[in-house]
Order: sequence, then C-alpha cells, then structure tokens
Amino acid sequence: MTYEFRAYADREMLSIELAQRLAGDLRSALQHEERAALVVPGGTSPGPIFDDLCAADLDWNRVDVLLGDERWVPEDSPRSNTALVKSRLLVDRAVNARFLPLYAACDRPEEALEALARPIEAVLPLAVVLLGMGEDMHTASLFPGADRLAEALAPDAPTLMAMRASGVPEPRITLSAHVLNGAMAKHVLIFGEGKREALQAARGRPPLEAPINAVLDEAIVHWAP
Ligand SMILES: O=C(O)C(O)[C@@H](O)[C@H](O)[C@H](O)COP(=O)(O)O
Repeated sequence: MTYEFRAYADREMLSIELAQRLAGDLRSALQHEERAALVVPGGTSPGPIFDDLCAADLDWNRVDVLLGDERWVPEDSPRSNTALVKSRLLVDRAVNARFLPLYAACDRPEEALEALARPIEAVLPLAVVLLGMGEDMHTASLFPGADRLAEALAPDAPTLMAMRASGVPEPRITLSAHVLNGAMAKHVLIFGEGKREALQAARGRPPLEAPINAVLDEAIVHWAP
C-alpha cells in the first residue's frame, strides 16, 4: 500500500491548495465524462476547504456531491453533516451542483438504505473522494469495532451500509470501502499532531483494526498542524 503524505505550513494554506486540487480533479474528470461525483467528509475539519471550493470556476451543474457518511440525525441537528455541506459547500458557484442525500426522515437508516443507494449507484464510479479521519483511525463511518465493519470492508459490500459503534452517539450510514476505492482521485484531510501520530500508528495494521488503511492506497494525505 502506498500513499503520499503532504504537510502544509498551516491550515489556511492547506485549505487553499486542497480546494484547488479538488477543483482540478473535478475539471479533469469532466473532460472525459458527462458528470463527476464528488464525495466529501463531515465533521469539523472540512469547513474551510468547502469555503474555498464552493467558489471554484468549474461546470458545477455536471457535478454530483455526496457525503462519505452521515450521522442519522435530522438536518436541523448541529451534528448533521448534510447541514454543513449545504451551508458551506453548496453555495456560491457550487450551488449548481446536485446533492445526493445520505439521510431520510425515518427512525433507522436501514429503512432508507435502498432508496438512498439507488441515485448513488447511478453515478458510480466516483470521480473524486475527500475523506477525514479520527484519532481512532476511522474514516467515513468505518469505525474500529463497529458492528458491520467486516462487511463494509468486503469487496462485495453493498454501496451504502448502516453502522453502529460504541462511543458513537447515533447510528451512522456510510459508503462502503470498495465504493470509496473506486474513485479516480482520493484525498484524506487531517489536522493536528494527534491525527498524524494516529496515521503513523496505523501503519501495517489490518483494516479491521485501522479502517483508514482500507482506503489509503494511492491516496494523498493532506496534513497541517
Ligand atoms: O461524520 C463524520 O464524523 C465523518 O465524516 C468522519 O469520518 C470524520 O471525517 C472524522 O470523524 C473526522 O472528524 P473531524 O474532522 O471532526 O475530526
């Protein structure tokens, strides 16, 4: 498994350069295909990248935007990744992109999996994937110890899976590893010493223990202190 590690002087530099890189990846995908699908992470890290990326000059009306994972909470929850994407990414020029939801208003993600997966399957393979990572080495909602992790890492996993893990406050829904790995370009965004150390600690460990390893091959990891 090989990946590239890029360290930036600070988070602002990283955000500017990563947003440019993602826009470039999307433009090249759109040269070859009618549409391009962009996966983005939730959580606290990607906001500043969204603030830069939303202004990129590209043919956004040919771009499908979706999250790599979502917390099973309504959009008015402060924990909603959907709300983050809508307020920080799908604005400015990117308002013309099409958003493919990973949430529906029902109690359990299982009830909505099929309906949410259908429009996603219609746009596969993904063009560009941006992922985050936690200090426990999870990415998307592929958490160490999660109830269906082994299934989500399998080559024949369904596109979308519900996921539950101890210490994670709500059910999750996540793209499976092989769907993320089908992308033309993969980027991982991490901030801070703790995450850099976690990435080093993941080295050589099986994806069941360190799920980030399931998606790192040929990825570029973007890090700032
Ligand atoms: O919904 C989520 O939580 C995610 O998409 C998740 O995989 C995230 O990328 C990491 O947990 C890092 O989160 P932070 O950027 O908040 O550290």
